[in-house]
Amino acid sequence: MNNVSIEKFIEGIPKIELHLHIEGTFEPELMFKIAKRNNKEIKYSTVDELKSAYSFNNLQEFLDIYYAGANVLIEEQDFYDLTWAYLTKVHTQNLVHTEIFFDPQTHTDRGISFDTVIKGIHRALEDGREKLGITYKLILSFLRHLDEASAFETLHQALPYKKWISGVGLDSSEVGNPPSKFERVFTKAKEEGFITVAHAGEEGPAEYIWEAVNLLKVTRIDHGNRCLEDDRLVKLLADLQIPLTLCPLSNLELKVIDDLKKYPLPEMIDKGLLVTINSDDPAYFGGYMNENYIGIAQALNLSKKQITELVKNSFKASWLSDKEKEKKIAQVETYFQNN
Ligand SMILES: Nc1ncnc2[nH]cnc12
Ligand SMILES: [Zn+2]
Repeated sequence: MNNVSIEKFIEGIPKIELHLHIEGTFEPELMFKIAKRNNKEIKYSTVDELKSAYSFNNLQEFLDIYYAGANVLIEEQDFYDLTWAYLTKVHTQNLVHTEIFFDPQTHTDRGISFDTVIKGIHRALEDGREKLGITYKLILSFLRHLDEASAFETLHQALPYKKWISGVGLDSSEVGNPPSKFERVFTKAKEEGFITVAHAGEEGPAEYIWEAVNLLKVTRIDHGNRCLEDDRLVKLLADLQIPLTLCPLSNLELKVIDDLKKYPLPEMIDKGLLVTINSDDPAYFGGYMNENYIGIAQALNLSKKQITELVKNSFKASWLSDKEKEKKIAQVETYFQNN
């Protein structure tokens, strides 16, 4: 008892993920398999060649490859297989709940129907809940490099599936596409009963985080790293306990930070921010949840107690009911006591 390594401790603790793009879980092996059955070309001839292209200097370089990869997804079964592969993978990492993004416009812009996309993803999520015991929430994320009209059209396409979708988000190329561009869409989404989140302060300025909070009325900020440049903003986020869904390996791979050892997690915790650890696009950034926790724990020499607090933060920041949160947090606490 109490002598397992930090790595084993992380592997065993029941975890939850709050920032995950399902298209970002597309592993090269599955990509080749689906491309073949759909007669779609991939620019690279082998899995290794494709993997060697995964070297990014910024968010846009990654997004170009990420959207190209998603091009081979055509049939409902493709979206099912993509989602099921993610769920079976994270099941081996003791993930018990996940709140995932999907980017409908990445597919509808290529002529794939909204129905095809959501039906495949939803069926796999339901199977994951029944067969693997992983509960979930689904978040429709608007692509911010596209215009407001496209986002409104997507929101309308989503309305018949309202019971399957808990919230809306905002992702893609951040700089030059501020949250204010989507204020009216988010207002309408809230009226329709969706919870709101937004990527902000990953590459974009602290001002975008202010806009996400004040105009989009978000309940969480995805990334949010650049809040640290604005003391007043940090105070607001801490006072309101608006969670940040941090993604350490993503930040490293996209050069948001240059070294995990310099990850500002201790400063964020000191300032009272509700921070959580997530994987973002694990197939592209070298790791799922365990690898993100282990990476940050090793770099910052985190204790089991600190890891436990981070996991508890994720439960607090989730959209589970208060009762479910309490139950899960108690399980995490028991795990900590026993390990
Ligand atoms: N890290 C990220 N930032 C913005 N948009 C994304 N889409 C997928 N991953 C993303
Ligand atoms: Zn993201």
